[in-house]
Amino acid sequence: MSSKLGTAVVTGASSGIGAVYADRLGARGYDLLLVARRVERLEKLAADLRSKYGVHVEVVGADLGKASDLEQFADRLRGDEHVTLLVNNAGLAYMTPSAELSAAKAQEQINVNVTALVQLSLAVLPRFVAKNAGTLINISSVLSIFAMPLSTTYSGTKAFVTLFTQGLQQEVKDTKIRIQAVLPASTATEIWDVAGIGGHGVLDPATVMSTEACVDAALAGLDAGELITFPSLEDGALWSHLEQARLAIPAAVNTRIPASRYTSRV
Ligand SMILES: NC(=O)C1=CN([C@@H]2O[C@H](COP(=O)(O)OP(=O)(O)OC[C@H]3O[C@@H](n4cnc5c(N)ncnc54)[C@H](OP(=O)(O)O)[C@@H]3O)[C@@H](O)[C@H]2O)C=CC1
Ligand SMILES: CC(=O)[C@H](N)C(=O)O
Repeated sequence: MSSKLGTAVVTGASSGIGAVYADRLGARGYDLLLVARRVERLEKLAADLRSKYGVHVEVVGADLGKASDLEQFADRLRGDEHVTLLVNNAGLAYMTPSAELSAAKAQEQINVNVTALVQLSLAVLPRFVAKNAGTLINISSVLSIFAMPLSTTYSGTKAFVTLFTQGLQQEVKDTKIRIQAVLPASTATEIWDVAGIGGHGVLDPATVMSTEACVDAALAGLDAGELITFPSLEDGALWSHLEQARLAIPAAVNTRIPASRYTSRV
């Protein structure tokens, strides 16, 4: 029998933050559809979650950076009426100065972090809108609001995720659809091995959150109706101030008149 809550899809569930989302959503009673490239890991997690929570768990092996796999998985989501929640979590970072970053590695980050996230969001949204229900969680990063010298392309992809998610939130603001962007700071996962900086062990442990703490805080933010959740930001006013300043810009620039500093002669 399928869960009354429907199916939660978690991309990149084979490790890190995605694996904890799968666990927590299984604990809440969702059936699960887990996708990543490392199928053996997904199968192991699926067996564990079935026995712990008695939910139905399906595993799909796909490279979401590859157009054909992505299209096939997006079709699968479009055609699955049980899907009620999507966590767009799959992602990767190459922490490399841009002059040393290959075009292929830049594109791979864009394909997974941006293209896959957009295509999968668009695959579930029409049904969410038709049903006036559904939950979309996009995993961005605190690096979506600033770039470090090593994170230029990665930060660019995550800036896209945050703004894309904020746009979607405006589109569904009068509906019962929930859309959340999660902006974690440093979290202890394998992303740091892929990043090429020697794993998260090189970071100051006092700055690195556990995956469990990150996901539990993010889900508490979702339950509280937050649109943007920074799992580790104690002073929420910092974000409110930034948003207030950002949102004042559109009215301030739509004037037809060049700013006086560009027209006044000395
Ligand atoms: N850890 C951190 O400090 C932070 C992480 N984030 C974000 O959290 C998300 C999860 O990352 P995290 O848990 O840290 O890192 P992990 O490396 O542990 O997890 C990344 C997941 O993405 C999947 N993935 C990567 N490339 C592909 C691909 N081509 N096709 C399908 N799946 C893919 C991986 O699966 P597989 O390799 O099996 O395909 C893996 O399951 C990312 O979006 C990341 O940007 C945000 C802020 C901070
Ligand atoms: C590799 C990173 O920098 C990290 N994933 C982040 O988004 O902060």
